[in-house]
Amino acid sequence: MNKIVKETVVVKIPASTANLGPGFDALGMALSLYAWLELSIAETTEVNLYGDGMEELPTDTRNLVYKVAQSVFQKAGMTEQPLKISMYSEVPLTRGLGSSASAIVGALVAANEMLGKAFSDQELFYMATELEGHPDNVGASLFGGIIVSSWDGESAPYVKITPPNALETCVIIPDFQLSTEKARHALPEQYSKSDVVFNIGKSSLLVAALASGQLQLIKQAMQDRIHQPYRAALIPGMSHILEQAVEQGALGAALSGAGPTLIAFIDSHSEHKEQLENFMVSTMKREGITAKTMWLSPDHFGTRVIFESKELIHELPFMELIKGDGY
Ligand SMILES: Nc1ncnc2c1ncn2[C@@H]1O[C@H](COP(=O)(O)OP(=O)(O)O)[C@@H](O)[C@H]1O
Ligand SMILES: N[C@@H](CCOP(=O)(O)O)C(=O)O
Repeated sequence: MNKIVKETVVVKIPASTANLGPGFDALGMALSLYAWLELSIAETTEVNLYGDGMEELPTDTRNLVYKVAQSVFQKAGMTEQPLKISMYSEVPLTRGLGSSASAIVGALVAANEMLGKAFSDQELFYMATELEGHPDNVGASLFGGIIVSSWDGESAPYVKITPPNALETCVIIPDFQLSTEKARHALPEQYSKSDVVFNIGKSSLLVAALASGQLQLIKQAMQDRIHQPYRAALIPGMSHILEQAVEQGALGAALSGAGPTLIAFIDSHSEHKEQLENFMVSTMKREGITAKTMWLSPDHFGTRVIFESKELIHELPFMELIKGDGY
């Protein structure tokens, strides 16, 4: 019989970039940008959200975190539990950096921790994939590193690749939202054999290049004909950035998830970092798009439980706690 064994849990969840160009719905990498979620059993439900844009999300039982946490309790054979939810997120909403995956994975891990780990990581990954509809972002946020996975509607086997040490990324985040749902509607129902063969080759080569640390292969491997060409019309400047990024010092570049964020991979020792960043910013600016850049590294750890005990957590208010050193 499952029961609550921890009344308060805090988890730290990384953002993610999906697809990495050709690996549509199959590849994802966790990034050093985070959300923190505190989940507690309460008398009545209360949702407190902090961070840019978080005020647009519901603060009642319609909240995604609340719904996902309840789905874990329900699967464990329990009734609905009133919850206090506090979440601070650095992950920009609806920009292609996996904010929905971070909310889903955070809620699953925290609720499962409250139940004394009633479900295995593989089961959580399966539940997360079903909720998100594809395994790429949720796999990366849950496990960290680069996750290669395949979802056939029934199971989601995966392999974790440790990102090469020298891999660093520059993301450019446009000042407008593009929902994953809208960007998926831009895709055709059918593809030509040559485009499918092209993507199988590129995606396989990219996985092999990343697994073996052959960064010089990325520029040939990070190309796509399945989703990026159809989504480019939704993101001014995207085609130019993807075409020219290697000339400007990148190892390769891609649309991050469903966009509108673009991500360039670069060797962390490269002398061209400033040149690459300036190129991305000026391209967007020329298109009349305000955007901000961030330098991010791969996150290796995935979602972590950072506090488990009620005694510890109540020594500090939530915001102070997550801003403390080392969290
Ligand atoms: N912390 C959160 N709490 C509740 N819902 C969230 C949270 N983060 C994201 N979401 C939901 O996910 C949506 C964004 O998902 P999506 O369109 O897939 O973009 P993204 O690339 O950011 O994942 C938001 O509009 C919101 O409904
Ligand atoms: N494979 C998905 C990834 C969506 O990622 P997100 O970060 O934009 O939610 C897709 O390309 O649709």
